[in-house]
Amino acid sequence: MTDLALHADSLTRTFRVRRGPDRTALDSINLELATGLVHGLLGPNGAGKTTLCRIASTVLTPTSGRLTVHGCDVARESDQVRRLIGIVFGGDRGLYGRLSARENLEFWCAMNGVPRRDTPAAVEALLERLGLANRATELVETFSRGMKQRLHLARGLVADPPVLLLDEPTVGMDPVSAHEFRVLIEELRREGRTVLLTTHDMAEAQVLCDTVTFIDAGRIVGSGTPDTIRAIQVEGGVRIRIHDLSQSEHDALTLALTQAIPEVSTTHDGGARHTDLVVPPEHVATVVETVLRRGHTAITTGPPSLEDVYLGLLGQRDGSDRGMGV
Ligand SMILES: Nc1ncnc2c1ncn2[C@@H]1O[C@H](COP(=O)(O)OP(=O)(O)OP(=O)(O)O)[C@@H](O)[C@H]1O
Repeated sequence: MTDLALHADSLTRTFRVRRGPDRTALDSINLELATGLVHGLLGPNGAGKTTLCRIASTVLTPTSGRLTVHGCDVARESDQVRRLIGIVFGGDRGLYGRLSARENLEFWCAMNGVPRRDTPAAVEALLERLGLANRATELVETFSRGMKQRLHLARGLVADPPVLLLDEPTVGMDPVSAHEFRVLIEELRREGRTVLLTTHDMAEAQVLCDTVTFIDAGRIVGSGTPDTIRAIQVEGGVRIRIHDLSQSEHDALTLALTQAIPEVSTTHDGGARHTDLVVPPEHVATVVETVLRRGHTAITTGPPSLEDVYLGLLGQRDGSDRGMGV
């Protein structure tokens, strides 16, 4: 096995559309995901995240380029790839609602070639691990969303794969269930597994992911650790937020600041009544002094959140079919 859990090389996938030109879901993607880490794949609706997961799980083939999982080519060595990968989708997809949790797991053990004599112990261990042991005999259709997600994860772990693909695993969960699920993901990392997680939840990506990759319209628009990505944005200037500012106060402050330092950019959020400044580092002291002198004392500063970065990278673009989902 190579050090790279996933390696995409000029990976492209287009779809035939009945009327109109082909649709490019992935456009010459290059991606290297190291083994044993949690990788986040972030992007708006239609960015290409699910297409990438589907190719990695051998459900779809690339139109051109390559994707390998631990060195095995998804198109030419799909059997090996399937043994290396567990897939965890969100929602009801792939669960049998009229069967119990235990029966679902027994079925997936059979599908994954787990020997019959090993199945009872394997199923009990998964039910225990995912906190479903006391609900094992209940029909899955009666489960809450959080319980269904845990069962999905159990399914993904049946074959004990080194790589797990998690497509929006915590979507729609209440905060406690989502937190418990994140603890499970951290456990998977501690076991040395590689996790590729698609999410719209920036806070989740920030706390959970070792690396994040932003994808938009089938292209990668940024990648790195959450901290390096946030630092790239800081290079453009230090962010300072001034709270409780009306539009007219904002206008007056903007005038005063930009007359003195033309490089300062200012944006006002009328609803939240705050102004965001992006200030070249060498001018921070002067700007803060000016702001305070004008009587605005509620100031915060710090590195941008991943959400700021996401919006900075993707939010400005026009995209009428795009639900930003953040
Ligand atoms: N089977 C298909 N036929 C035609 N177009 C498709 C097909 N599957 C995906 N697409 C298109 O490919 C693009 C990428 O879709 P994909 O589902 O990978 O996006 P996504 O990032 O997972 O979005 P979401 O966050 O909404 O799940 C979209 O424009 C989508 O309409």
